[in-house]
Amino acid sequence: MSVSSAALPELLAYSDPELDAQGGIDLPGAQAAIADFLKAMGQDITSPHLLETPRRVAAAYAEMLTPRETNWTTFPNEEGYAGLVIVKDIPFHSLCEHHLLPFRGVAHVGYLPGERLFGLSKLARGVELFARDLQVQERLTQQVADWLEETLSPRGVGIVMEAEHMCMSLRGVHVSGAVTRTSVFTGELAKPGPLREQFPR
Ligand SMILES: Nc1nc2c(ncn2[C@@H]2O[C@H](COP(=O)(O)OP(=O)(O)OP(=O)(O)O)[C@@H](O)[C@H]2O)c(=O)[nH]1
Ligand SMILES: [Zn+2]
Repeated sequence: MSVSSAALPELLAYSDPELDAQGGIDLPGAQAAIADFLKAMGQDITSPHLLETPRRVAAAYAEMLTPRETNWTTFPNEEGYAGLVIVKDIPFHSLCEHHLLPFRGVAHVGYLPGERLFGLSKLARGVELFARDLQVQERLTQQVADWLEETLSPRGVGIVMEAEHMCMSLRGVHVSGAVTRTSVFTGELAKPGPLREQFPR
């Protein structure tokens, strides 16, 4: 049984126009569901301390699951730069699809340009684009690689992601600090060689 909406704080007063503009997320529904969830966890949702919590949690998850609008500008590679472009240590966080707990770490995103270049910030934005979803690290890594391939048609792509999963450290097996590394290398980076050495190992 869902909590009556009369018991919930007025949602619209807190709504974020950016989030409202994108479809797919039912914020009032999420808010009611979080209230139900807290109740099912034995929490007193009428306590003044928890009154705003369903609204905050719904908004927090909506934010974490909504990619930011981005203009994916590319530039012609006028000088014919043929070396590796790599942005290392891009911090990212995502949500594990099994437990809805965060995993966070760094991504190293590189490519061997063909005819087009990305502004460097777009490599970090590309990681964020796919990280704002319910994920497993393997799929996230592959999606970033596929996106770079499809957008730039480069000579090769290298994505390395290293992250700690809260579902492994805060619960379950309870191992803190274990780092999961995933990597995808394509094209001229598919075979080990000096260029691959530039990616953290
Ligand atoms: N391959 C992969 N597994 C993940 C990722 N994030 C979480 N997992 C794992 O997903 C698995 C879910 O396993 P289940 O056995 O169904 O769930 P569980 O009983 O909660 O598992 P435990 O964590 O071992 O307690 C766990 O082994 C998690 O460590 C990820 O990004 N990639
Ligand atoms: Zn998990």
